[in-house]
Amino acid sequence: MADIIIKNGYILTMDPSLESIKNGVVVIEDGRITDVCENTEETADTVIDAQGSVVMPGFVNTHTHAGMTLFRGYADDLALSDWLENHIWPAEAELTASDVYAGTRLACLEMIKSGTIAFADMYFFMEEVGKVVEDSGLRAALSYGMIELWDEEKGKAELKKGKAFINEWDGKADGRISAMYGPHAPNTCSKEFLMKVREQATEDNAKIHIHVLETEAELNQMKDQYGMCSVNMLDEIDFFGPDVLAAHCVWLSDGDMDILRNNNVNISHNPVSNMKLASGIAPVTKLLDRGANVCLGTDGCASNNNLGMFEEMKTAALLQKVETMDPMALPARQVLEMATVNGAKALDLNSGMIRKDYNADVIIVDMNKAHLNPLYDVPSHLVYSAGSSDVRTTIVNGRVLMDDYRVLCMDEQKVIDEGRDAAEKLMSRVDAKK
Ligand SMILES: C[C@H]1O[C@@H](n2cnc3c(N)ncnc32)[C@H](O)[C@@H]1O
Ligand SMILES: [Zn+2]
Repeated sequence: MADIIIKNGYILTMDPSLESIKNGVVVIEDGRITDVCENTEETADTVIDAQGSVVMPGFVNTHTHAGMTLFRGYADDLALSDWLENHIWPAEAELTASDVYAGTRLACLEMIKSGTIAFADMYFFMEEVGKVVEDSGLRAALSYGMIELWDEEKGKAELKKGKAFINEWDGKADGRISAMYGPHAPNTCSKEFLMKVREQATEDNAKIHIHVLETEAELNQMKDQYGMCSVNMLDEIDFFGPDVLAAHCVWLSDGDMDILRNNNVNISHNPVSNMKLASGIAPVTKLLDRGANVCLGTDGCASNNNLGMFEEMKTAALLQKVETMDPMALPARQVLEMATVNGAKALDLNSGMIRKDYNADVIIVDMNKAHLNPLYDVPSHLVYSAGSSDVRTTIVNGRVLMDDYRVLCMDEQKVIDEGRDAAEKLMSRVDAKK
């Protein structure tokens, strides 16, 4: 007997070798998808009726700072350097472990409710993030954000912390958690430090998560400092590889794009954050045309201001169209791939498709809504019409985290209350320092 059978749904497989099924069945056993078909004789402990709904792989959010939910709407409408240096960093200086715990719980609740099954996080107090991920049931690739600021001693301490976190957390929660190195960015970490991180990551067989060429200011700073841009500098020190997840990548030249593609770097596109901070427009269609693996991320809640992947998909599609002045640029199907298949590839997950032997990381999207009718084309609706609150069920590793809008893996109201309380106390400490 199987664990879960989802029946009567429109199965959007995202699997190039298996077309969508209009009225199909997904069978789940031991955390894996064991069958995707039109009909089954199989029985299960749990049978989910997905009538009027789309059954699809859950989203992979490839760039977050989950704990920053506590800064949602805190310092809006500012340029990145002012925002980060004068508002966010001073506030983050007051963060405690329990703040990050509360903020990350709020983030995980929001992600479960909006259909995200895995996220790549870079932040502080990562042990707390690990605990939250372990309990929540989500998957995550976690990294301690190392900010060296050209201070050799600080660099040593940061690398030690990054390594200690990886040693303790990589592979935890039945393999739902992986741990990465998280050097913050080439304009906050020295070349020497980044070389050390690269060496250490190779030795430890750990991946690397980093911000790259997010702003024009970074590009100019790098040119002044090294006579070349971040991508060229990182390439010169052999930093790149398929184990690198580079967030933003806005200010790329054609040559930079070739370097990223040739090194199989995973690129996390964060259009909402890039628009809100007026960082610029990443050359996504050019990267995809080259065959680069481009996935999607929301960035933190202080620059978005939510973790919803539906909104991120729509924004990505619209932004490329207006950037290229081509309405055919980044069509719905391709942006869905970025949010599922490509994200899973970036984090090395056996997820991102509804396919036999893949992880049972499945969401069910309710299409019986005014704003989703009539329905001609499912990918179109998912990208251009649907929203976070249309997700009714979220399953990760075969565990139902949300069942028909009811969150089962945490006490929703308690998580909201504790997040709000933590933010309130944190902000009174921040104000007291002013
Ligand atoms: C891990 C560190 O990254 C910071 N952080 C959050 N958002 C961004 C962004 N868009 N660009 C650069 N750094 C960012 C966090 O505020 C934290 O200090
Ligand atoms: Zn970021």
